[in-house]
Amino acid sequence: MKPVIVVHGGAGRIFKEREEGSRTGVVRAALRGYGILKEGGSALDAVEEAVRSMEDDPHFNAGCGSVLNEKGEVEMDAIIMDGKNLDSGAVSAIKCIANPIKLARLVMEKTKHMLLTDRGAHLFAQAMGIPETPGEKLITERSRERWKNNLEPDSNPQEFQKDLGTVGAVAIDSEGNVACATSTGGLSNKLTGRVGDTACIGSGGYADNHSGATSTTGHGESIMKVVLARLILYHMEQGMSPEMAADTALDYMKTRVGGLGGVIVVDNSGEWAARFSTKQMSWATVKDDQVHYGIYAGERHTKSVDEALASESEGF
Ligand SMILES: NC(=O)C[C@H](N)C(=O)O
Repeated sequence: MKPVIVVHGGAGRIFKEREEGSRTGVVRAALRGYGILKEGGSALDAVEEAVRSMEDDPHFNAGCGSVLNEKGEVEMDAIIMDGKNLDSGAVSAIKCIANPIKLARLVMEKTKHMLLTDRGAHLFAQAMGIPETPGEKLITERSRERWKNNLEPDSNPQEFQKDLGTVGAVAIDSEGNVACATSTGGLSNKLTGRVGDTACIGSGGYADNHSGATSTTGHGESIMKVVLARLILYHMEQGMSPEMAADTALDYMKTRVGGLGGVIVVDNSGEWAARFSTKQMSWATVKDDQVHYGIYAGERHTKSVDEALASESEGF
């Protein structure tokens, strides 16, 4: 099986001045994950690495750069899933750690549970020896600014739905195993303790070797209402291509509950899709040593992996 990785850096609105950074960030993440797959590594390791790279990149709403809750704090959700045996691990409302995706993987591998939240997740992180990162270090100037603006009495609540830079990855490895990973700071000015779609299996992501893997982004409450990730795989099980399944499910979410979002999908033969109903979604994929990436509907650039690695080492 030829390995494939697809990543997203969130569906929503990407301001002009942040477009280049978002493109660079998704391409870098896809290259990191693909590097692992090319060496014979697992889909699980590849998606974790790709997501970790975007958690460390302040351009995205995950890890450092996460949006803030009503109290001005970072509270994050993350999920990872192994399509081989349907094992999954997730954390929600977690504070003060740099890479929630790492903790989600530890939940999957070191506990009998699938989702740890808030204080329990924090205690588990301590028990696993994960260093605490002061909350302040995860906050960027931009997320603090936005949080403050949203507190203004005349702020537009619709703004909460925009600029949603959740990150995610799906992959298939040389053995035909699929995996997904998703990580987010959630929605700006959300209530303390709000758990979004990202931490919920079937909503923020799903992976099953029998069909494929998907990771979602967008308005979390809408995604949860339609269980978007599992819905896409259901359509694929009924014979739809990844692209058709993604479009059908996104269309259903829009017409049924008025929610917008984006998804990445890979099926168990390596066919992939990156689709969105928002204005933009940053995405990148690597297959057959070719990198494809874009932000706007219909935008698709292509480079060889060697070319992309060379421009990355020159700082793009
Ligand atoms: N940025 C996002 O995609 C937001 C995420 N789905 C949430 O609602 O938490």
